[in-house]
Amino acid sequence: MELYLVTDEAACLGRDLFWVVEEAVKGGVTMVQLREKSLDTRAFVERAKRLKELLKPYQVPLIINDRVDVVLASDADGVHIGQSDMPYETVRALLPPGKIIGLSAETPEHVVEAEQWDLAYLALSPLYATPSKTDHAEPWGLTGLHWVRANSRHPLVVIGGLNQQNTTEAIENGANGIAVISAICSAESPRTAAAQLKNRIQAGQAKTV
Ligand SMILES: Cc1ncc(COP(=O)(O)OP(=O)(O)O)c(N)n1
Ligand SMILES: Cc1nc(C(=O)O)sc1CCOP(=O)(O)O
Ligand SMILES: [Mg+2]
Repeated sequence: MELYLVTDEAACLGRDLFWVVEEAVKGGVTMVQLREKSLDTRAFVERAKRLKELLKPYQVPLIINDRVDVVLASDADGVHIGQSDMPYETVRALLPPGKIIGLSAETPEHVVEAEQWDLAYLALSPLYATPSKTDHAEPWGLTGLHWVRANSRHPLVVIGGLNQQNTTEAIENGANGIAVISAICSAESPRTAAAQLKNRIQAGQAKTV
């Protein structure tokens, strides 16, 4: 989840979502989340199955936002849950072995609670304010990121307002990866944008060792 693409068809500037995802993967995206907030269940499952097939040759995992049933129906690699979604224990009990779970943390209490769980990553929700999610929590900012880094054993993903200008600082300050919608979906070239973000992640990693 070093460079994590979260999909949003509305952010793709009228371009085909599957084209955007494949271009982004060719540019270096390492994880993809299918996030559908208004699609009906049948269409959601069809989209998930098609994305899973698309991503298979690239060996890029597919994560489904919110919906464990869609994970099961599409054989996706895992689910992302937030603080209003199905609770962690229920999700873990429903998923077969090998499926992964990512969780959003909006507060220090969420970070501490998550220490007992088996997570692929913990997402700081959000790092910065963003118009891409209108109901997001209070941003963590870099001070919050420092606190989470010191208090969590999980790989950390930051989401919300990440772009070419602030990716390196996020990695330097303790993030293991970044998750984005607009920086890739709304870029003129999703492939180039992904490659540039990857370079900025690597620049941040080089400064932390
Ligand atoms: C990687 C990642 N981080 C955070 C979120 C937000 O999850 P949630 O708070 O459940 O909000 P919705 O995305 O469901 O609106 C995410 N999806 N992915
Ligand atoms: C899907 C999502 N979750 C968030 C959270 O705070 O949990 S912010 C967000 C949208 C991120 O979009 P962009 O990269 O365009 O800022
Ligand atoms: Mg959710």
